[in-house]
Amino acid sequence: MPDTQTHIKQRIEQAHKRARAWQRPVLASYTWEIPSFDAFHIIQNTETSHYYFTSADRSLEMLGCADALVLTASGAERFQRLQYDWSLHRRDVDAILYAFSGFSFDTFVRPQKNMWEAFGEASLVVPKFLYRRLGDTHTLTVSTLVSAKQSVEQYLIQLADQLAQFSSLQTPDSPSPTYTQVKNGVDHFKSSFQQAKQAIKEEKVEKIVIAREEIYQTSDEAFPFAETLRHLEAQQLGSYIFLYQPKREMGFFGATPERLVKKEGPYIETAAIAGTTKRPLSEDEAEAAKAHLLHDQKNLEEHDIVVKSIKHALAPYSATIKAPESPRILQTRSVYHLHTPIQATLDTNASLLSIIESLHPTPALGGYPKRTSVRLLRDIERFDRGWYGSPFGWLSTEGEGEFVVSIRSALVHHQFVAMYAGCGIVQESELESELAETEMKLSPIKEALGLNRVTPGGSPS
Ligand SMILES: C=C(O[C@@H]1C=C(C(=O)O)C=C[C@H]1O)C(=O)O
Repeated sequence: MPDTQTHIKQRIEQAHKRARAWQRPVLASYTWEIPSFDAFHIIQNTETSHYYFTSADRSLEMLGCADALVLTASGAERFQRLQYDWSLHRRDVDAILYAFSGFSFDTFVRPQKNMWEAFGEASLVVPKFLYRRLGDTHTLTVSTLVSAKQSVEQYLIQLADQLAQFSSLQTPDSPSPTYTQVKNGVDHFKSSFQQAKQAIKEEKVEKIVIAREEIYQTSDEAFPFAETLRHLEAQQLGSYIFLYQPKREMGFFGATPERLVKKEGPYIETAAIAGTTKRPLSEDEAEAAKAHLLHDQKNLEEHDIVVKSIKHALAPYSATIKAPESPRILQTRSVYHLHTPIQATLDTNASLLSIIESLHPTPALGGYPKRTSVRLLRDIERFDRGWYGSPFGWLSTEGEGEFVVSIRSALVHHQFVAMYAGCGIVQESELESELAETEMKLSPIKEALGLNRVTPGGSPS
């Protein structure tokens, strides 16, 4: 690929000149079209960091390998800090660049060490190698942070070596660990439920979303990320599949149906997804289950709080906000949710990250009112949510991007896998049905790990 090499060289030379003049490292990047490509094959066969995102309709797929640039931030201003640092770097390149980005649910630091330590509170990564498929167009972007300390030739040799490795991958057997449960989280959940109900009774909050953490120990240090994601992608149609794996032995992944926000120019698409019922095994019972959910007062109340709160959060930025009067059904493989798609047109040049800051956490994951419920959760929950229930997605140097709410997800930390599920509690909530709901919500991940193969059939439409 002589042309590609020449282009990469030119970009690095240009960045090198800028790095000397500006006295700081400068990003260089080049994108070209490539043939179709199996992202999971790369995840399985490379030892680098991996970042993965595919849209719910599978029209967009992105895989990042290795890090060209990692920006992190913490504290209450984390969204703005990240936005500021990203806006400095995005001036480096004349082409469009894409980054993966994720956040912790809260910035509250628990005193005890925990499995989420390596993830931080806000992170944005420009991968060294980005495979991107949009419709039928497949591209590879190579990016590197160029400093004046190293020569152009050194950068070229490093990139060429790494690119060569991708084309000569061996396929080792995928690990197939067995899993032993070390925590089911049920007692904690029950106690959270009682405290949540008490807080509602005392009128501190109208709704609060409590979560359950279930942990397994694996028999094998090497977790089968690729195989698990391949399973989720095939089985969880209609859900976004994501992975943030900064190290071989650590990764956060999931299959979420919930979009937090998509931004294209001034157009914003978000959604309220709250209110859940089990998807019946037989299609005959499906219509009755959907009709019941669409008219169930408890679920409608839970849902309505989310719709109102999202509209309220978007109002300061928006010229128009559109949403249907009543919710529809969103179906996943195991559950039905109440779903209200919400569209807005921005009348300011607010960044995607500032919109995310205003939305997160919606009462689908936090509660209402937002601040009180997040504060209450710090006392109620005795584990760290880490990145569960948080914004995860991609963004471009042009300010576009799409973030999901990272539910139906699990954290791999060495030989442990922690999985998470939560449900919205309102005045009428009952313990047994909420606990059963957490089971339904854990089932996609458990199924992907081979922990319980039996879930309702059929594919979502
Ligand atoms: C909190 C979760 O799901 C959220 C809570 C829902 C509910 O309470 O009905 C439904 C969808 C999600 O917004 C989860 O899956 O962990």
